[in-house]
Amino acid sequence: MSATVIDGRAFAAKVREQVGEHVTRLKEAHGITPGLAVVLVGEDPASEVYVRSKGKMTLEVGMKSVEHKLSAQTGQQELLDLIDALNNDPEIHGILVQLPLPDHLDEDLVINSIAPAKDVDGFHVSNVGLLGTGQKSMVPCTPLGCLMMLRAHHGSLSGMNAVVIGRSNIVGKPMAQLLLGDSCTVTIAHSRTKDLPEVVRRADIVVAAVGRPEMVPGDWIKPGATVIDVGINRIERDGKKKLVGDADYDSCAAVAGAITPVPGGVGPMTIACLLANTVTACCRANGLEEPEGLTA
Ligand SMILES: Nc1nc2c(c(=O)[nH]1)N[C@@H](CN(C=O)c1ccc(C(=O)N[C@@H](CCC(=O)O)C(=O)O)cc1)CN2
Ligand SMILES: [Mg+2]
Repeated sequence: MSATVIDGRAFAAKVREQVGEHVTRLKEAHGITPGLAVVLVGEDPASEVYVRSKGKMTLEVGMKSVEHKLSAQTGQQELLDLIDALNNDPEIHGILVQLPLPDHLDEDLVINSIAPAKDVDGFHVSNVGLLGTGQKSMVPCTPLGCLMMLRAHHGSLSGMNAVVIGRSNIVGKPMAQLLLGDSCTVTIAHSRTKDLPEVVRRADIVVAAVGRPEMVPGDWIKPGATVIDVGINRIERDGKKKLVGDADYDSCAAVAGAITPVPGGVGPMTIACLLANTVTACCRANGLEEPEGLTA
């Protein structure tokens, strides 16, 4: 038996289409164009690709896109001043600071200076607290994308055993909160977890988000389980550059019931959910009904 491959590219295209329809309604019925500002500090090549892609897709769904590219030497106060200006710009409904930031900048301080209502990454402590207490919040894009794919594949997740491998603020912790919100029994595993293979073998849902290439082998996977692979690792094999996930794809796909590939799984959903969050933020800011199916 081999696993159903969950096609993140196709799924993300559908989400973007829904976002586009909602943007058209906002423009035609209310004369409002949602606006997203993306801030990039420095010249990290992967970040440059992601930011370009975000800008292009923002325009494709009919929203306003603003890009601020700052030099790697940008000072803390200059960045905070820019965020303050964006916080006060009525045409901007979503603000995203691309991570990672250069080492001399305080990531927490920067993120927490974004107005929570415009924090389309869902990283501000207010949004983290709201999500943790089951209240309406902005939800981090990658975990939101994973949740959407899991709901679409399984319908209800209620009562399922979910193991999230990785405890980052961006993926692991919010992913665990979302799965708990959908009534899963959730375990967060990490580098100090004892007997990780046994813990993972109990899972109906495995979310691998550790950032270690192919660290989850197929013999850790319960037959029929769903594997959501959040890893994006650039490796070199047989002299060729390759992108691989945190799960060993071939051995996991041979055992799992469903699996997301890398590339083409979780990654594309991250940007689709960013666009969805921007529309949601715009609707909330204007006291309008939120798009259905695009939030947690
Ligand atoms: N402020 C943020 N910074 C970062 C986030 C984030 O959500 N907010 N996430 C990642 C980077 N990221 C978006 O910013 C992102 C990563 C990967 C993809 C994607 O589509 N990946 C493709 C492969 C693309 C490639 O070849 O690199 C895939 O998996 O198919 C989109 C967005 C860190 N920073
Ligand atoms: Mg830093």
